[in-house]
Amino acid sequence: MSPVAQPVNPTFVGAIDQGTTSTRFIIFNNRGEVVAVHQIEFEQIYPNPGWHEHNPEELVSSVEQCIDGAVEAFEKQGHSRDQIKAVGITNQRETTVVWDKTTGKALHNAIVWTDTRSQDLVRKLKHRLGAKELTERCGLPLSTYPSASKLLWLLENVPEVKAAYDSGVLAFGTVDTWLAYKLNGATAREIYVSDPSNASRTMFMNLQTLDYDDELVDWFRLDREKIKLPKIVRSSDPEAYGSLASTSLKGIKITGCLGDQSAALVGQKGFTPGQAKNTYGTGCFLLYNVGDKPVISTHGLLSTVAFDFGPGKRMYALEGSIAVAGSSVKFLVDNLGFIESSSKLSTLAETVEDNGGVTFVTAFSGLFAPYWIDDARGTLFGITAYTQRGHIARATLEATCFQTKAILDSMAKDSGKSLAELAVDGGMCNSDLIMQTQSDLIGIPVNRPAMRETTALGAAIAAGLAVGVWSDFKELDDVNIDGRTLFKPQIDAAVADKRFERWEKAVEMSKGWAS
Ligand SMILES: Nc1ncnc2c1ncn2[C@@H]1O[C@H](COP(=O)(O)OP(=O)(O)O)[C@@H](O)[C@H]1O
Ligand SMILES: O=P(O)(O)OC[C@H](O)CO
Repeated sequence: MSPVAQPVNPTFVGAIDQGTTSTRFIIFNNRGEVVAVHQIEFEQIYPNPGWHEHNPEELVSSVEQCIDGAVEAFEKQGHSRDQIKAVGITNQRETTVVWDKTTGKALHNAIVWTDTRSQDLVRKLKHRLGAKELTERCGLPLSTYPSASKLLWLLENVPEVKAAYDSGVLAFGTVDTWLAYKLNGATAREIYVSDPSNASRTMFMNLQTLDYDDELVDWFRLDREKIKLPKIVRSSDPEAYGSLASTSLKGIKITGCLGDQSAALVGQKGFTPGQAKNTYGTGCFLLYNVGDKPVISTHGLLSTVAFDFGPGKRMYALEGSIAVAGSSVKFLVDNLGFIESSSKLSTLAETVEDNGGVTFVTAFSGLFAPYWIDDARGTLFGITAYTQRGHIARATLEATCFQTKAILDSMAKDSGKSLAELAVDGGMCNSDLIMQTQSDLIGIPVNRPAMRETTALGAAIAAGLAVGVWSDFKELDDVNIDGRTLFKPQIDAAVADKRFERWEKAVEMSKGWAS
């Protein structure tokens, strides 16, 4: 990338963005501009239908390579690495890693958040006394999505994991915890921490106390004598996350940590109640800042921690989680060979005028919010001899937009308010067609920033706030405001409603396939 004109006396912050399909390291200046970036895709492992794994060591090495690559590009612009004041981590959430704390070695591949192997286990758990009361405490529904059922599956099915648990040496973590542990040198320093936006995705954390809840852990029949959980610390902290033990940034402190969806909210500067963002990455996640107290949804949304930057700066969010978004685009590219790259999806979709009567319920991992249908699977409706690849491409991109509409309807019911505008980011939002379709279906403007690395920016903000690169939210007022694009609705609400009705019918008909 071409060098960015730097502010006077610039300082810089690095952000590790460990997502579901790729890892990035981005160096931002104190105006929140991207100065250097390095990105790597890593292996997606699908051992059985519905299973999805990552190699935990590859996640770490991808981070290390990205740091080195970005620092090299940064120094080529004449900067020096000691101008980088701190590093933040943001990561795919819920994905579960287990390791032996005496060796620092992973005991199994990471089970990715999309993985549905714990479906039978979850069905049984739903019959256990108290199952219905879990959500009020932890904000999440009992499903294959949070980390809890993934950990239970590992304990039931992998003898090495059970043996480590029985002998008290099992460590469990979401990706933030694993990365902080390994990047600090693993057993050499034993940094074993998580922030509330990540810990709130396990089902073990109490939303009110921001600490583990013994009753929740007991309910899952885990013995805390045998498994010590990572300490929950603030999302922005000058000491708790340690420092990089290797790479070209050896010695630089890690001072910020946020789950990727929380980081995107921070990167969009959704600091005040009523602000929302929708991130179209591998999945798609809408977070709505509800203020300093959690709101428990009665319409299929999750309640989660937005960020914890200390007293007065601790916020909760209502979340609408869509399991399949950009991954459906990748599916058309990688599995079906429809197009050569994700960025061409829109071009293919534009070869036809509409979806030609096709609806694609992309329930590859069941349907998440607001439906929570475990036993749905991907289903194409309305195929005829008329159907072209372009129609299926259009139906694919529309699926995420329809689910976003369903989530916004639920959010309006839970919060009593409707959004005036939707801020967006994530890989899929690069497509103008998708963003226009989204605005048409929800009937409000969609606001896309020019700088779309909002997730990494959020991690940089968390890290920078801890070391004084920015002293408060006010100082971020001018960050990431230039060059935004507004997509305004171009169809009648009645037409949008009719399309949505058809989608809801398809959702209804997709139920039960995997039962
Ligand atoms: N122009 C595009 N149109 C549609 N989908 C896209 C486009 N560019 C990227 N994507 C999709 O976005 C996803 C990557 O987005 P990203 O925000 O990097 O995700 P993650 O953080 O989950 O790795 C991929 O699944 C890809 O298919
Ligand atoms: O990889 P993403 O950006 O789709 O995000 C993954 C989420 O954190 C899963 O909850």
